[in-house]
Amino acid sequence: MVLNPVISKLAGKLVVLASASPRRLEILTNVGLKFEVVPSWFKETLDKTLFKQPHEYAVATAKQKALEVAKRMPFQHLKTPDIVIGADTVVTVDGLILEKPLDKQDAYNMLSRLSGKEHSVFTGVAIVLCHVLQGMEIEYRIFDFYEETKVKFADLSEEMLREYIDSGEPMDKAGGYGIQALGGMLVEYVHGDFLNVVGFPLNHFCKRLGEIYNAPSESLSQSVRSETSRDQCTSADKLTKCVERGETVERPNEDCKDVAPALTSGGAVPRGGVYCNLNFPHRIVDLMDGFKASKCLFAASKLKATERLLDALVSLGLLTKFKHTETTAYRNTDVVNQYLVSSSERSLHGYILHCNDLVWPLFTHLEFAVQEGASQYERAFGKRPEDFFQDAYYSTCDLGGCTGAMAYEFTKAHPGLSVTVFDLPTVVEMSSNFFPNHQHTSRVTFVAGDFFTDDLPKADLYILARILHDLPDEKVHLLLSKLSTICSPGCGLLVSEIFLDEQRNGPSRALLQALSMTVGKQRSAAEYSLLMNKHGFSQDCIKYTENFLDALLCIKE
Ligand SMILES: C[S@@+](CC[C@H](N)C(=O)[O-])C[C@H]1O[C@@H](n2cnc3c(N)ncnc32)[C@H](O)[C@@H]1O
Repeated sequence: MVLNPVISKLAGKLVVLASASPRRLEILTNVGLKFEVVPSWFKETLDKTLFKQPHEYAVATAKQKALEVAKRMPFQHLKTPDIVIGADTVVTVDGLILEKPLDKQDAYNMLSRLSGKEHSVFTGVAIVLCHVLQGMEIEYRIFDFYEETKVKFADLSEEMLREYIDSGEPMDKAGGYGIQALGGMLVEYVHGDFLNVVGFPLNHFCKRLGEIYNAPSESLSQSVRSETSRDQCTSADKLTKCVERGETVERPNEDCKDVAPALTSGGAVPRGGVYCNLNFPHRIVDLMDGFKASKCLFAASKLKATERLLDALVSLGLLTKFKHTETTAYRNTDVVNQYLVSSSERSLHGYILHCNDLVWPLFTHLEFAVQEGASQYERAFGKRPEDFFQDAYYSTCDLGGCTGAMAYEFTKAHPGLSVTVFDLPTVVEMSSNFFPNHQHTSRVTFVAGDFFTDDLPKADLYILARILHDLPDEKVHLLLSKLSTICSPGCGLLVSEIFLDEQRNGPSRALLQALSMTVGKQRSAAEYSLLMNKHGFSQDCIKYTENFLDALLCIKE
């Protein structure tokens, strides 16, 4: 076996595949390579018009994918990989670069373009070697190459195209087909490395590893020839070098001459591979810019972003930018869908809002905290910590809270809040397994009981949402006087109902709901306020939402 000695050179090293592609994983696993998979957050966002040749684009994307993982791992995974492998496969036909289809229509357009023609499949591969220097700076050496394979498609009938698209196979594959599965039926011939079409040119990769690791041992850097010498400096290289220097990709037109000093300064920069500029203080610059990145994330979690903010989010790997019917569009990256979208099971949305609303203002006063050795709550929020906690970190009890839908919304909006949902035993039995929008949080708990006869959980705020309208008057008074007894002064009572307007002739949904009520009655906000008043609660504010429920907040006197 010629290839095994190469693979065995990597034994004991932390090898990372910066790709989520199951096909690449399978190819590399099959040859006995031991590696971890850390999918890159870098998406195919490079401007294709900057590249003269399609393979330059694929190589540049592969480099960015690998570098992104190499730079993220020491912070996120608290370990530095020895080698990161990045790859990007594109299909080209009629001078166009085809990546993964956006939707079925896009897949249809791609496949009909390929029908009956020969096209090229390019995979760009980047091998990034990471080396921790003294002072924790990390040196990155990048070796890259590409492989081209020609593939000819048979003439595809409309029916075949539709059926293939309906199989779902095209969606996560460059060019919209997978040669190793159903897509193999579309192919007339393949000239070149078949595995390259699958997504990873194994043969070329092993040869390249051999060159890197079988080089005379005095110094890898002295002996390995770079694929990207300065004389061949392409737009793609410029981009990569800018990124390696800690600069942003928004400066792609920078001339190679400007890059040269960075590559040769410090005396330690070798001839082989492409190095990150050792003299550039990446760590410091990252720390200096960190607050801007955090604030971008916070703002985006709260607001409808402007184009400038969207572009900044693209640069942070949170969005990808693409052309859609002549306009620029943005879409969430996988990490955003997983961790930032509020409906996701793993959403950190609430915590991000907490960081923005509470942690951020505190940290802006860090100098004072250090000088004074004292809490900065008052300076940051104009309140003493004890008052602050009373405001922001209260416990709430949603009486008749049913599935906990409102409780989950409340905890989402208020990171410090915990809510007990109190409902009848049969309801709690079913509801406690129901997680609206897949939200799991220990801040929502369920307690079974009857609010007329059982003890109620202790809370700083009680919610009665869609409860009172459905009760006869004597029960309304029973419940409110019970609440009045257990609430101490300052305790809140939130009544949420559809409030009748003062003329009692609207809104329509209140009158329609009344049709299905037997014992209770609809009331105006003023009537509810009066009712609360009788039980020692004074009106704090009324909110007409023009949505399903209005709200009246009262405070125990
Ligand atoms: C109309 S639903 C309102 C649910 C929820 N608050 C909302 O706004 O969607 C009334 C809820 O009160 C609960 N409930 C009725 N009588 C109760 C009682 N005596 N003790 C506890 N919960 C009760 C019901 O089980 C039901 O979940």
